[in-house]
Amino acid sequence: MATRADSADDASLAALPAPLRAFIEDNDLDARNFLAQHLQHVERFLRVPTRWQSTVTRQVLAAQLGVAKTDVRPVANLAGFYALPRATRVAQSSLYQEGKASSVFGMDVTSAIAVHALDLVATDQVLDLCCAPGAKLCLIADRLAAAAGTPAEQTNAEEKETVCPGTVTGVDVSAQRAATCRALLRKYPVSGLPNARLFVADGRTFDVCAPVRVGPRWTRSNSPVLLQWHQETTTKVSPASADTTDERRAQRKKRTASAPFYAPKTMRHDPQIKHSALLYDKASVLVDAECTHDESLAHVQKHEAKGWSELEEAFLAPDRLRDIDQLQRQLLENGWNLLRPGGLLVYATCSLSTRQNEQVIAWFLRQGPGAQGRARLVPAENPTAYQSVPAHNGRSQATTLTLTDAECAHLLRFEPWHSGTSGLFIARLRKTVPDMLPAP
Ligand SMILES: C[S@@+](CC[C@H](N)C(=O)[O-])C[C@H]1O[C@@H](n2cnc3c(N)ncnc32)[C@H](O)[C@@H]1O
Repeated sequence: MATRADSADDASLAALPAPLRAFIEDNDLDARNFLAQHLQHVERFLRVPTRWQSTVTRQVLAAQLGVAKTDVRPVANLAGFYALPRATRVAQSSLYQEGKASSVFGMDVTSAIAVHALDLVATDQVLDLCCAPGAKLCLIADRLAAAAGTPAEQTNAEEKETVCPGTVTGVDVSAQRAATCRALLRKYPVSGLPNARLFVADGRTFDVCAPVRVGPRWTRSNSPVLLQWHQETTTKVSPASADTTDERRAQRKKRTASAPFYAPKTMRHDPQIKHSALLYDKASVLVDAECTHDESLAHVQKHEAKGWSELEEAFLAPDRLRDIDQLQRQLLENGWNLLRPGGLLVYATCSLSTRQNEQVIAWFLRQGPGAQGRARLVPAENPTAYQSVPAHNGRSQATTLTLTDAECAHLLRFEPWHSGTSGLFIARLRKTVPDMLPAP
C-alpha cells in the first residue's frame, strides 16, 4: 500500500491518472511525493559556477531575479548553490532576458549531492554514463578545474593551453540530448579549461578508456602504457606471416578511435588506448541511469500541465517498465568494467522505485560483478553536503535478494515531500579487488 499522510489525501490521489496511481501502488512509493499539498515547501535551485562565485553574489542574484534578498537562500555546505521559492519566475527575470544567465545554472541540489558523492580530486578521470542534458557533467568539469586550482579566467593563448589534469568523459545514447549537453558546455565555459568530452554511444557497451593525451604536451607521454602502445601499433607485420590479414585487421582495430561527439582540441585526437592502466580513475564513474523519472518534479509537473498521456506512453508503458531495470543493470555493469580497482562508482536515479534502486544494487552485490566481495557500499567520506538536505536511507526489501540494514544505511533517498528537493536515489560502490578490462 503506497504511503500517504492521511485519508484526506485520498481525493487528490484519486485525481491522478490511473497508470500513475498503479505505478505508485505497485512500487510502494510515498504518494505524498505526487500531491501538491505536500510539495509546497519544495524550492528551486540555482548554481553559480566557481569562476563567478565572487561576483555573482546573493545580492546580485536577488537584484537580477527581481526578488528580495531573503528569497535567495544560500544552500549550506554547497558553495555556489542558492534556493529560491518554487514560484520564482526565473525565465522571465532580467537574469535570463538580458542574457546574464550564462553565469548561472538551474540545477536541483540533489544532483549536486550526486556529484559531491564522487569525492572528486583534481586528477580524477571521470566517466559520466548517461550524461545528457549535462547538469552534473558541467558541475564535475567545474569541480575538477577548481580542485586543480587553475586560474578562474584565462586571458592569453599560453594560459589557454593550461592543462587541467582531471577530465570528464560524458556518454549519452541520444544525439539530440548530447547536442543539448554540448551547447551547455559551450554556452557556459564552466571551468575555463578544456576538460570535458562527449560521446554519443550506448552506455551498455561503451569501451573508451580515460584519455591519454590530456593537454597539448601529452602529459602522460612518458607512461609505459603509451610507449608500449606506440611500439605495438608501429611494428611492421611480416608479409610472410600466415595470418597477415588477421594481424593487419587487429593492428587497424588498435589504431581506430571512436570519434567523440564533442571534444576540446586537447582531447580530440586521443588514441583511445584500451588498457587496464587507463580505466577511469579513482573512479568517479557516475551512472545516472535512465529511469521512470517518477520523482523528478520538473518532469512530473510538466506532464501535469501538458496532460498525462505522454507520461503514460513514454515512461510508464508496460514494455518500458518491464525492461528498465535490465537496462540499469547493464549500465551499472559496464560502468563498473571501466572503473579502476579501488575506484568509486556512484549509481543514481530520479526514481524512488525499489526495483530500480535497492533491487539493482542487491543484484549487483549478490549476483552481479560486485559479488564475492568485489564491491562494497560505502558511506559518504565527507558528509557535510549530505546534511544540507534531509534524506532517508535505503529500504530493505523482502525479496530473495535483500540488502542488510548496514548496507541500507549507506543508501540515500531524497523524497520530495521530506527533502524539499526533487527526488533522487544515490548509492556509492567501491571496487575492492583488481578487475581488468576484458581483452580487446
Ligand atoms: C536521468 S537522465 C541523465 C541526466 C544527466 N546525468 C544530467 O545530470 O543532466 C538519463 C539519460 O540517460 C540516457 N540514456 C538512456 N539509455 C541510455 C543508454 N543505453 N546509454 C547511454 N545513455 C542512455 C538518456 O538519453 C538520458 O539523457
